[in-house]
Amino acid sequence: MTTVTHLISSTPTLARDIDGKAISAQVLDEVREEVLALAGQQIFPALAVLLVGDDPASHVYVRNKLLRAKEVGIRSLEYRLPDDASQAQVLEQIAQLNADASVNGILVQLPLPGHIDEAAVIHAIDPIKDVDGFHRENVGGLVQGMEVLTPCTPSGCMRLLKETCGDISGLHAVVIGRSNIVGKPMATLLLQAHCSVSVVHSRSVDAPALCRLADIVVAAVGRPHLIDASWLKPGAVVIDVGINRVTDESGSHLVGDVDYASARTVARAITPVPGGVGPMTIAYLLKNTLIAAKLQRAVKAREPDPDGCDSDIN
Ligand SMILES: Nc1nc(=O)c2c([nH]1)NC[C@@H]1CN(c3ccc(C(=O)N[C@@H](CCC(=O)O)C(=O)O)cc3)C=[N+]21
Repeated sequence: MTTVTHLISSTPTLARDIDGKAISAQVLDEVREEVLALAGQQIFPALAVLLVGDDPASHVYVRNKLLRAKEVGIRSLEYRLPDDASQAQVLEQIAQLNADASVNGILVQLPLPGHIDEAAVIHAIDPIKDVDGFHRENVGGLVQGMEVLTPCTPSGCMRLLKETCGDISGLHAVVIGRSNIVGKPMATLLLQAHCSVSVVHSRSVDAPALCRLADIVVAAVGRPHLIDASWLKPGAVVIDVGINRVTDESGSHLVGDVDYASARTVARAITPVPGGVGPMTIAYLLKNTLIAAKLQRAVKAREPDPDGCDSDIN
């Protein structure tokens, strides 16, 4: 008689990577196609990016946005103001871009220098050109389920989830972080996709325990490596929005809010950093520029013809 001994592998199955680079390339292809279709209607979408000051990280991001825009055939205009620009100067620049019918999208790179009131600047942007989706009119519309310009990072995360999980209806999603630019709109979009949504934040009692209840985890807190395997239910899908620059013995590099090496031993799928959410944000910014151009065309079509206004008087 022979005894068969099964070797039990001690290597756990690792999560698969959610390839934000590849999926963003798909989104950019969709955008490129639509740019061509709009060109046939004499519409040439344009994005204006305003950068105040000289934060080096902001320069890199803005350069990437402008490069991607060019690749898909969206015209981009870069405006710069010095670090000591007054709020009035920033508002004046926005007023000029609002009034320019050839500009479809306006993005003011955040953060702004400390002496400038960020909310005042965001709300000076014409909501129909607000490609970041940060204006209260767009935020309100989003919460009410209307078709409005929607923040780019949460839109990108939803696309990653769709490509990874298909229908997420009924799943429990935990969003870690409650910022206006990611956490809150992310929770709103997940709710719209029929998830049960919990928002975990710095005051949560036992955040890891809440997170362990999640089928989907979206981490957007800006704390390097905060979330490790001990926060995750086996098989959870993890979207890491964090982009933290850290310096260690191997030099300076980007890490997420999730401890990738640890989390992937428990999760089913996970976004890497870089190459996960970041490229999706840019792809959806360009998608929003197209949406803005189309919204503006629809508004224009409803306006009375300025040359025809005398015609029914005589
Ligand atoms: N009004 C405004 N809207 C924004 O959308 C906005 C902003 N301000 N301020 C700064 C943050 C940050 N952000 C990123 C976009 C893409 C990458 C990105 O493509 N990251 C690459 C790596 C880039 C690298 O290597 O440095 C990746 O994750 O693979 C990162 C960060 C948009 N932001």
